[in-house]
Amino acid sequence: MDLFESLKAKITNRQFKIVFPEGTEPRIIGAAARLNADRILKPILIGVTNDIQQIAAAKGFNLDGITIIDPQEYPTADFEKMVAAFVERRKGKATPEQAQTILQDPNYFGTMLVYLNLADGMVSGAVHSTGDTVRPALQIIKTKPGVQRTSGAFIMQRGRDNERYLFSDCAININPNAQELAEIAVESAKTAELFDIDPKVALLSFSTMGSAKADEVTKVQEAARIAHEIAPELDIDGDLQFDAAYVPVVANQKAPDSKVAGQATVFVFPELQSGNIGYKIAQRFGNFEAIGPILQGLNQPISDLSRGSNEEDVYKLAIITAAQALQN
Ligand SMILES: CC(C)(COP(=O)(O)OP(=O)(O)OC[C@H]1O[C@@H](n2cnc3c(N)ncnc32)[C@H](O)[C@@H]1OP(=O)(O)O)[C@@H](O)C(=O)NCCC(=O)NCCS
Ligand SMILES: CC(=O)OP(=O)(O)O
Repeated sequence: MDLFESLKAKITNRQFKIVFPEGTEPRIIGAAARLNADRILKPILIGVTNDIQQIAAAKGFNLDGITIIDPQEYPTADFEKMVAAFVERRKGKATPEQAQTILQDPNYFGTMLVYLNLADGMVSGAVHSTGDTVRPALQIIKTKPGVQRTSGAFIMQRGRDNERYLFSDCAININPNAQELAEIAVESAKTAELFDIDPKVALLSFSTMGSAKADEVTKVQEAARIAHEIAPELDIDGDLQFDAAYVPVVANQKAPDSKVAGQATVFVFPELQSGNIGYKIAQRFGNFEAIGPILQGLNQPISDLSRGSNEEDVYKLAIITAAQALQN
C-alpha cells in the first residue's frame, strides 16, 4: 500500500489537531481545506480571521469546520496561562513582559498550543526560515530523554514502485561532531522504521572504508563506531561514498564486506552543507518527492516546511506530523 494511504488509515480515527501558524498563506489554507474535507485531521489556522476568510474565498477553499485562532482575539485568561507556562518552561530566560511579546510571534504561539496539548502537532516554515520555525520548538518542546540534538530528516520517494529512502540531517545541525552524527544516524533509523523503510544506514563521506585520510573522514568513522555502541542491533556503516552506499556493483568493489553498502536506505550526511544541498539535488534533478524536514527526537511533533514547498508538500507533511503524534 502507498505510504500515505496507510498513514491516513492509521490517523483518520484519531482526528489529531495540527496547528498551522502561517494561516494566511494560500498553500497552507489549501492544504488545510483538503485535510479537513478528507477528514484526515483537524487543522487549526493561526492568523487574522477576516484575512484568512478573504484569501480562502478568493481561492475557492472551503473553511467550514476549520478552527481559526487570531492571537489578538485569544481570551485574556488563556493567554495569561500561556505566558505563565512559557515563563516556567524557559526557567529564568524570559520575564512575563518578554513572554507577552515573544508569544505574539505565530510560531511561538503555535508551539505553545502544542506544548499545552491544545494541539497535537505543528506545521510551519512555508514562509519562515528554518531558524525562526524551529527555535520555539528547541526552546519549549525540547528533545526526548536521552536525545541531545534534534535533526531534520526527509522522506525521499519516487515513482509508482514506492522507491523510498530517508535523508538526514538536511535541516538543523550545521557541523555535528562524531557523537552528534552517531545520534542523528540512530534517530534516523527510528524515523525510517516509523515510515515503513527498513533501515540500512550509510554514514556518507567522500571516502569509502578509509580510502581517503582527513579529519572529516575520521569524524564519520568515529560516528559509525559510536552508533554501533548505541544501537548494536542496527545495520549502520561508514565511511561510505554515495555510490558505494547505493550502487551494488560499486559496493562490491569498494566495500565488499559491508552489510549496508549497495543496499542503503537511510543516508546520513556528514554536515548540513552536504545534507541540504544533497536533498535538493535529488528533489530537483532526480525527481524525488522530498517530504520534510521531519524533526527527529522532539517530545512532540513539530515540522518545518521548505519555503519552496507546494500545497501537496504541506498536505503530506501534515499527515507525517499527525503520524508522529501517534507515538506520543
Ligand atoms: C537550529 C538553529 C536555528 C538553532 O540555532 P539557535 O537558535 O542560534 O540556537 P541556540 O544555540 O541559540 O539555542 C537555542 C536553544 O535551542 C537549543 N538547541 C539548539 N540547537 C539544538 C538542536 N539541534 N537540538 C536540540 N536543541 C537545540 C539550545 O540548547 C537552546 O536551548 P535553551 O535556550 O533552552 O538553552 C541553528 O542551528 C541553525 O540555524 N541551523 C541551520 C538551520 C538552517 O538554516 N537550515 C537550512 C534550511 S532547512
Ligand atoms: C529545508 C529547507 O531547505 O528549507 P528552506 O528551503 O526554507 O530553507
